[in-house]
Amino acid sequence: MPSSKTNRTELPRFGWPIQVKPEPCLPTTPEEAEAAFSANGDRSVAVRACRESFQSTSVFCLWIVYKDLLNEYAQQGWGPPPEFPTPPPFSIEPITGCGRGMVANRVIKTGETILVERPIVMHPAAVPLSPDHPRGMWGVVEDMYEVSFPHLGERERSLYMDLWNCKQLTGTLGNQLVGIARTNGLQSTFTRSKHLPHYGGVYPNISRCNHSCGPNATVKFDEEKMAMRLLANRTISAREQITISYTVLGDPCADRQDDLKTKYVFTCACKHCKPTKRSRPSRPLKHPYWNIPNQTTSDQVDVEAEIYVSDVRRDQISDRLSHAEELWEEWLSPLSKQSDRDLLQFHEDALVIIAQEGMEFTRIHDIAYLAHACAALEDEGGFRRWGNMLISLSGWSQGDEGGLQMKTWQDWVREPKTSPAWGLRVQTRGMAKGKGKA
Ligand SMILES: C[S@@+](CC[C@H](N)C(=O)[O-])C[C@H]1O[C@@H](n2cnc3c(N)ncnc32)[C@H](O)[C@@H]1O
Repeated sequence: MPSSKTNRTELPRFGWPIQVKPEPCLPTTPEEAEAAFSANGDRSVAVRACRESFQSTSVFCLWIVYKDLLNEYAQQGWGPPPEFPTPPPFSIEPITGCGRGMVANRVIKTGETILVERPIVMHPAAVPLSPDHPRGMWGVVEDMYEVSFPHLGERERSLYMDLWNCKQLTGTLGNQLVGIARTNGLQSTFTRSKHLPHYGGVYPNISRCNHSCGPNATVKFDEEKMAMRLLANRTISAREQITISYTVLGDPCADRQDDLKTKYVFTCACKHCKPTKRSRPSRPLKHPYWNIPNQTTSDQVDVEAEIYVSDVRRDQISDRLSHAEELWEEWLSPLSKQSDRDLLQFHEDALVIIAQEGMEFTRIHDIAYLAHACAALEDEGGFRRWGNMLISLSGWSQGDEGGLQMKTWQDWVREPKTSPAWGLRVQTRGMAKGKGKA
């Protein structure tokens, strides 16, 4: 007898990105790291010179690493640098009010890889607490950088010293090196760490990307190759600046501003923080319950009102994501109160809000739900349309596992009837009718 609700254990059948592998629960703050290390680890740090091969004389990166990871990665060297598009689709140029930045020199398509780059330095996001050090808690790292920096090649050293430094200087070389590291470090996660997986990597070009609260690009770190990939979140026009996010984009504007000011010493003036135009959705939202407060009707921009509505939209983007699974299960139950249109509208409206906020990197979940919903309704055309859209964002999923996920979707799109949600809603509707008759 089929269950009246989809069983939660069945969700894995729907695959990525609906079934997301749970993130390992690992420490993120210096205090949590300190606790983890003191419980069962060696909290000392070392400097590893990263080379392509064991025999190679040139060092591409200095890795300041907690000793728990020393034997975990690339014992024989990291291999040749990963391939990336040539000629590069960008140039580094002066940007008014932002120093320098990365600018597209041609149209870059959604999901396209813009660049894959190796770091010049890599350091732990939380450093060992060193209250006795005369130069404070970063003193240990300053000393390490100062001693090991000459081991880098001349080209890497010069690229590094040319990068932006927004941290206060004491004038020592170590302080300057750490200032550059903290200004330009992009989060890089080494999941084999049991204590502190988060590191910051500094990259010659990717670290030139300025911040936007509606970024058109995203970075993804590949821990096996020690390389960062820069991907387009949406179509980027020729001459448009390529931006990434330095902060938590789901947070309200005031919190984002505080964070950026504290960590990177600037005030964000992107269109989401300093709106100069009224924000208009590409079409009115239609879901009967999931509303967004009305936006101002006059043509004049009310900055405070625009920011308030933007905060509500950002809140709803994560709120919708956390309700998606529950709505999906309810919709598949024979006693469901949602119409087919309600479920589709919930996700189609989410895509409108996401585009308004420039947060396209979160849309894969809604696209996957839309594809599965079409399958559940036995709508082949709809399933192919949304499935192909998901596949065109394939840059999101990398590595062996990512390749498998993509292949699975390609197989389903080729043969929609083999997809795991095929006909589920049609069947439960039949069951509900049957019950009604009885
Ligand atoms: C990682 S660097 C980015 C590249 C830097 N603009 C350069 O010239 O090399 C970070 C610094 O860039 C500047 N920056 C980044 N995004 C900005 C923005 N949206 N508005 C103003 N300044 C920004 C700030 O000075 C910040 O400390």
